[in-house]
Amino acid sequence: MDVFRQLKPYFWPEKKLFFGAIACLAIATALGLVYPNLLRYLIDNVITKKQFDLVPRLALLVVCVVSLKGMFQFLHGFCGGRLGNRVAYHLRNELYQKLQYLSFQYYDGARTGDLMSRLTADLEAIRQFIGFGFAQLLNVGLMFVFGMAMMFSINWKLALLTMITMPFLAFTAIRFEGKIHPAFRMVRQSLSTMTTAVQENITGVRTVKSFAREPHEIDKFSARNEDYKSMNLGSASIWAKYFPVMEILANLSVVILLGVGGFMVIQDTISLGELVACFSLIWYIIGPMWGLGFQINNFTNTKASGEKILDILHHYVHVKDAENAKVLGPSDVKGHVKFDHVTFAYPEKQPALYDFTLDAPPGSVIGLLGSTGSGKTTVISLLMRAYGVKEGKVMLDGQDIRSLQIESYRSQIATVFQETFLFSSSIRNNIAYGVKDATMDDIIRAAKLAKAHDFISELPEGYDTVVGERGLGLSGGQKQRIAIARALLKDPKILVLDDATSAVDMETEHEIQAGFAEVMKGRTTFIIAHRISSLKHADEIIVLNKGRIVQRGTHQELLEQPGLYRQTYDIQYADKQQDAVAEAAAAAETEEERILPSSLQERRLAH
Ligand SMILES: Nc1ncnc2c1ncn2[C@@H]1O[C@H](COP(=O)(O)OP(=O)(O)OP(=O)(O)O)[C@@H](O)[C@H]1O
Repeated sequence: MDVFRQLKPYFWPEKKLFFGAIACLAIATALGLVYPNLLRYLIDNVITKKQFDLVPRLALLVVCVVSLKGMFQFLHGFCGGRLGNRVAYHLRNELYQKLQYLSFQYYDGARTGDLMSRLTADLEAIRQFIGFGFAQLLNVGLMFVFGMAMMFSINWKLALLTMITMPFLAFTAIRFEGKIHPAFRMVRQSLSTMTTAVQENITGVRTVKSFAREPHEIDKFSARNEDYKSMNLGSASIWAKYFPVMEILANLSVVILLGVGGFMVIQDTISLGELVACFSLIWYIIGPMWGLGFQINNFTNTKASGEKILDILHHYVHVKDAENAKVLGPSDVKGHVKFDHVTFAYPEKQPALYDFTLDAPPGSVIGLLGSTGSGKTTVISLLMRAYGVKEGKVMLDGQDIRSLQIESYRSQIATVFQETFLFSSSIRNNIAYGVKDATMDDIIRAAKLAKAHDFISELPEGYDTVVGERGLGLSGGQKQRIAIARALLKDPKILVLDDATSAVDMETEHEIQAGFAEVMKGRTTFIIAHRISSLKHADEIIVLNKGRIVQRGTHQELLEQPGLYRQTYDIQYADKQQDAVAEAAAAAETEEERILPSSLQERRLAH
């Protein structure tokens, strides 16, 4: 019940609906108990005593009871539906809000499918249970108690005899639910594996076709389909085994009731009307017994769903605003970034960065170079305050970034990531994502600077072209250029380009960087790149290796000293140097030909 106590803040404000739904269902159930009594009266006082003039009145009473019961059932559905939906609505909003503020650390370990199922299936379970399930659980108890009380009041001996099979029925029902529930879970799991196979096959169709793996994919799917079929057959066989037993046990008590009751009627111990009343009351007892397992399971499942939802709602946010955190306005920020002896490790890992120190005055350009896994992105993550720094500090304009309000701090930074994410919306909206009231002129200006305007204009719907969640229909370079336009539009004090031009050709990269030079005047820029050409104009280039700074300086300074930078330069420019040597040699030969007399040339050819 602890879970429901913790969920109380969500359904308690709707307590009128909550109690309304329970009360309406209880009244509808109580009204249902009027039928057996009416039947008893009809048989004992009307039919047996041949007082047929009472029939119209009784009929009218039945109509009234039926209408009232219907009305209360409707009210129960109305209140329960509203209650469930309102609770689910509040929870959904709160969950989504929490997901926005959960730290990067949480997402490092989270699985998308799991989060999606918490927001859909688990929330739906709670909606159903709080709206209807809880009232039904209480109602089952009420039906049992009312039914038993009435039967015992009619004839306790008959009631007791009829109850003989009930414990067996309850036991079988609980066992059945215990078996069918895991079977259903496996069916659901198997279905989800099958759908994953279909989804992966469709998204990865290019890879499948290019490796000619269609037969393998067909076999993979067939195996999963086979598994799904056998899971379904397994659950069907559980149904087939338990249902007849439950049916027999339930009907056995009816047989006992009719047999013993009929005998008692003949013996004149009870009236015929009482027997008929008991016959209709017995279903009030069989019903709850039959559904006992289901109700227990429903309750435990909802509890598990509630736990999963509360786990998100109560999850610790690793990076959050300090008390009295300073809110930064755009005019407060100059863009002076400092890393002061920062050492950082991801949870349960060796440090990804050791004693990292950096001073980036406003408007400077800092380049970060290093092999994969050397810690470049980690520097940027710490700058964005994606993770909390415990050793050393990161500062903006002399203030520790932990003392600044996160939202206002991050809004000073625009990042273009290595992997471009575009929302399934128009290109215009994608570019304007970081700015609330961007005008079309602003958007076009940013797109021009990112060298994206020309290709966008060539699209049939231009800036209104809707791109898919993975930017379908656009090349890698085009997606990157949209992401760059998005960052430039934000007009940030700090710009971060995390391998942002890796997917564009050298020529476009050069053009984009010329655009950057124009727009980034007076702004601090961090460039992570594998290409020396992207970094060579930086004011300071930091070379990282396994989390440590191994070299730092300008392009020229680093070229003049042996080390990783020179090696990278040599590898990247080796072809160019060879080309240049070849070109020089060819030019020299042509020159020689021009100068040498023809006799000498002939002699050389003869050689
Ligand atoms: N979210 C994370 N959780 C745990 N470990 C991480 C995480 N991100 C990076 N690492 C680890 O930290 C180290 C540095 O990674 P980082 O991404 O900073 O390298 P990088 O230089 O940017 O590499 P690349 O050029 O491949 O992007 C690596 O060993 C990596 O495995």
